[in-house]
Amino acid sequence: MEISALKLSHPAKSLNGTVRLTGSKSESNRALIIQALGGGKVRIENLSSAADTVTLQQALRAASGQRGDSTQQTVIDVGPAGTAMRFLTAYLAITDGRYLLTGSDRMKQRPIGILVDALTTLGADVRYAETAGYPPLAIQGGFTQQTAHVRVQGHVSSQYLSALLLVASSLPQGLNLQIEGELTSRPYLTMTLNMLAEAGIQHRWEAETISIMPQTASPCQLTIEPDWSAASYWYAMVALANEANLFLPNLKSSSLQGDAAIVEIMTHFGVASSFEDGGLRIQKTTVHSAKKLFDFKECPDLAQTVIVCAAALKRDLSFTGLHTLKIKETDRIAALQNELAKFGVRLVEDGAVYHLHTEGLHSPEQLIIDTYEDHRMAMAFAPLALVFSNMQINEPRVVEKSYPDFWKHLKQQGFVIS
Ligand SMILES: O=C(O)C1=C[C@@H](OP(=O)(O)O)[C@@H](O)[C@H](O)C1
Ligand SMILES: C=C(OP(=O)(O)O)C(=O)O
Repeated sequence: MEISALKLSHPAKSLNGTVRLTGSKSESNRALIIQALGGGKVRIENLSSAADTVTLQQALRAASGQRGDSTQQTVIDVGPAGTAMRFLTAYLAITDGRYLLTGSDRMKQRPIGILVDALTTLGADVRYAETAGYPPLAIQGGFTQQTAHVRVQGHVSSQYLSALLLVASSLPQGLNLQIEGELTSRPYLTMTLNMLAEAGIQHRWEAETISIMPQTASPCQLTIEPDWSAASYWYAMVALANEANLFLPNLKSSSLQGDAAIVEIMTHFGVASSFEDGGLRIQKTTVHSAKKLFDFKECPDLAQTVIVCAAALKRDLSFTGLHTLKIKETDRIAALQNELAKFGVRLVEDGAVYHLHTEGLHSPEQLIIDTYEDHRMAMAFAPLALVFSNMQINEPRVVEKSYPDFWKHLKQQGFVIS
């Protein structure tokens, strides 16, 4: 039977021990594409158990089973997996075969026109099967490259750029990708380039243009670091617990993941980090911070964690860099506003800045959180069980998208879940 809600509490309000996080979803999904194009030379260590990664792996298998067969259309459904959708669009466009690439109802509302336009400029045959600008896509894979030059807007999603860069070295003329306008989520782009470099694929980045020549991967092993976005929920729990000392194995001080920014951010919420042999220790400390404005342009997936944590700590902070949140798994701004309101907190939009107003913060008799098919809604609100006594999370299985063991790990840390 599907569990449609769970009740959550933490009587002891202290956390102690070790939490083994799964591998980074972002690194894993890049590694899978690099491996698929790497001619058997790329090994992957510590692949994520995230549903989005499993989905991408299965899709790549389905595509390799069909390669070269243009008589049959292979239907690939990525469900809610955004990076899988974007990376596969570019991958299938260069892979012989006929494909219909589709996803969840929400995926059909997440824009992809910027990527499709760029691929079309290169010469690819990618068409909209339903609505212009959105999945599903009908892809006739394999094409004669028309040009190596594309201009791509950077402010909507960095995933379009990563998708193109991941396939660039397999294009007969390579790729000169000119980024137009502001670039959002920059660390994800540098993660792509760094992982390509680990596989021996070189690039040049001059002014606004990134160039990758045709080249093949070198034999390599890509070792996936644990997921820093997943770690962020443990930081929030440490901030909200009465006492906390947790060890997160295998996280490193120098990470490819921009969400390692949680280390600095959480110093302002009373969480101290120390890198030890074999991992990261996080501990509760006292807060001394006058910082009032936090920017999430480079780490949008941390926004929900930090905003919910700030709300519970009654901190009237302001936030910028949230412009991409409306086109992710759900409209995350609206979802946050609705759920924060259930305990009296308002998140108010003021142009590009959002202000948290906590003067109405109260402990409701029962706090029932809706999750909007968004894993990060469930995981960002779960730490509130350390603060509110009667809490319920609806549709808890959403966490599987990036962190399938989330609820199991919470139980191991003394949360009572029924
Ligand atoms: O490339 C990636 O792995 C990701 C990039 C980010 O998206 P945007 O570039 O759309 O902000 C991030 O929010 C997403 O969870 C993963
Ligand atoms: C936005 C996210 O994922 P995606 O875009 O890959 O669906 C996320 O994991 O928060």
